[in-house]
Amino acid sequence: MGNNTYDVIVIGAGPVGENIADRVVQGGLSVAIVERELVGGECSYWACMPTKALLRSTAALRAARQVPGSREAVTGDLDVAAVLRRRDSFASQWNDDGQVAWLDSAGITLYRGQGRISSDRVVEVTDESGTATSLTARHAVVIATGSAALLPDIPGLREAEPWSSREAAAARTIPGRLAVIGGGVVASEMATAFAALGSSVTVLARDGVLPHSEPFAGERVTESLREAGVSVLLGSEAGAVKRGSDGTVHITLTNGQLVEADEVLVAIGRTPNTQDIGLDAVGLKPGAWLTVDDTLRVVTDDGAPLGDGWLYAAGDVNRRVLLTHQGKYQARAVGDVIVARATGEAVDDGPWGRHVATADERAVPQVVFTEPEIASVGLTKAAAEDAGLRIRVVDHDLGAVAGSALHADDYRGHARMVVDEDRGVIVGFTLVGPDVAELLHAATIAIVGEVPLDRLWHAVPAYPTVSEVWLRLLEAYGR
Ligand SMILES: Cc1cc2nc3c(=O)[nH]c(=O)nc-3n(C[C@H](O)[C@H](O)[C@H](O)COP(=O)(O)OP(=O)(O)OC[C@H]3O[C@@H](n4cnc5c(N)ncnc54)[C@H](O)[C@@H]3O)c2cc1C
Ligand SMILES: NC(=O)c1ccc[n+]([C@@H]2O[C@H](COP(=O)([O-])OP(=O)(O)OC[C@H]3O[C@@H](n4cnc5c(N)ncnc54)[C@H](O)[C@@H]3O)[C@@H](O)[C@H]2O)c1
Repeated sequence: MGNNTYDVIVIGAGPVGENIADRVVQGGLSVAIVERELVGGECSYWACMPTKALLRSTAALRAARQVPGSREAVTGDLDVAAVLRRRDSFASQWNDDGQVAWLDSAGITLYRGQGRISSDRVVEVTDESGTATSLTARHAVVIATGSAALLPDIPGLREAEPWSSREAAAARTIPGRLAVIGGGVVASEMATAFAALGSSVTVLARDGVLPHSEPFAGERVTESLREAGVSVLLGSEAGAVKRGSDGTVHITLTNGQLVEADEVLVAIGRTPNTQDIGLDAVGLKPGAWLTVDDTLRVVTDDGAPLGDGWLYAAGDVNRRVLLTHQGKYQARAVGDVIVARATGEAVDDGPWGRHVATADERAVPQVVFTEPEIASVGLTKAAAEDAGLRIRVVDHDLGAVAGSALHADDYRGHARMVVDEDRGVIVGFTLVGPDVAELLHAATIAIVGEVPLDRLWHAVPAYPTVSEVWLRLLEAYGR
């Protein structure tokens, strides 16, 4: 047992678990990390990286075609095989040697296998051969087991062997016809990618396209998907699914309409990887999302930390924000607070303190890599109203900025800033348009920094860049 005792044990070596472990080592403590599949997690092999690699070639081709001169130089179409090869390389050929070497170099001990909590501070790891190893934590155990695709209870769906985001991200061939159940981020991005790669795509968007974004974002993406030949069925819901003997998937919608496809992708959200991690051994509910306090300690139903506060949860599994960058931000906070508590250092847990993830509630940036891209941070108009803020919304046509016109012919886009009138600061910002992703961080800084609008007038955007939209929004707001 002696050799298997560490200051901290992290279950799950996705982007979040890896960053927690790194932070703990940098704070001078020892750490073991447990991984049952590939070190690097969902993001590296089946989510962020491969999907963005699938989308990037299309975006580059579109960009070239939008500018005379380069347009004429484009003489062919997408080389699908080359796109898939590049995707494979961004997924490291589904081999984690590189990440394992990094763990080694960072001084993090890896245990391969399924991790299960067996009692306070004790984790059993069962490897592929069934051999169990018991690990004990002196200070803390962190659950960073992530999430998996949620499958709805639609008759016949499971038997039809649908794709989840995993099969879409790692697809080896492009189906002739692809049906997508869902209208959220995964559905929008994968419909964009597969339509460009040659599939005939139908999207069943029961609740609309990107329903949690500003309405103009979903409208623009719907329009652009339709322009790309995608059939977007707003308000449609799959009622029953059946895969025929020839492989065709027949989907009967609740309104009686029939949709046929070669593959069906389910993208309706996520479920936490907490089913088989031993939560019952410590009085928690298996299969449930974990609830955490501001310093990311797991709390029980009464809101108090479990036991003496030895158990933490970060990343997708605590459901605060299901995004890699935000999970890694939580990882830095949780790694540092564990070290602080272990070494008797003061815990800095006030808003924006070092040991809390305040931005999870105030300033979450996200880019949806559709055509056009959607880049947003903070609150939408609707969310700000729901929060009871006295707001003013300022809109501007992104295509009317000199930098946009120069960037691409027929540049179409939109920008919105949501201002908290009582504080004179921006609380939300959304950009829709080609290549807006890299513009987002300025808005994140303005929101996190709570930069007063009258000071923002002194942040002068360079001419002629798309960022000049900042000036136009301020002019529209007035001073
Ligand atoms: C298709 C798709 C595209 C996405 N694109 C983006 C994007 O562009 N940008 C972005 O910010 N986010 C994106 N996301 C979200 C992002 O993938 C997640 O937020 C991120 O992976 C969460 O990291 P995590 O470490 O919490 O969990 P995960 O990445 O899920 O990692 C958890 C790890 O824990 C392991 N594990 C689970 N249970 C156990 C156990 N009991 N024992 C041992 N190991 C265990 C798993 O094998 C896994 O390796 C995307 C998601 C999807 C589905
Ligand atoms: N670029 C990115 O940042 C990126 C890309 C992909 C995924 N992600 C993350 O991964 C997570 C999962 O993405 P997702 O698209 O699966 O979830 P999501 O929550 O973004 O969208 C799911 C959609 O499915 C709809 N829905 C729910 N139940 C349904 C049902 N039974 N039938 C039909 N529709 C139903 C919802 O209304 C919602 O619009 C997201 O939280 C997202 O943040 C991020």
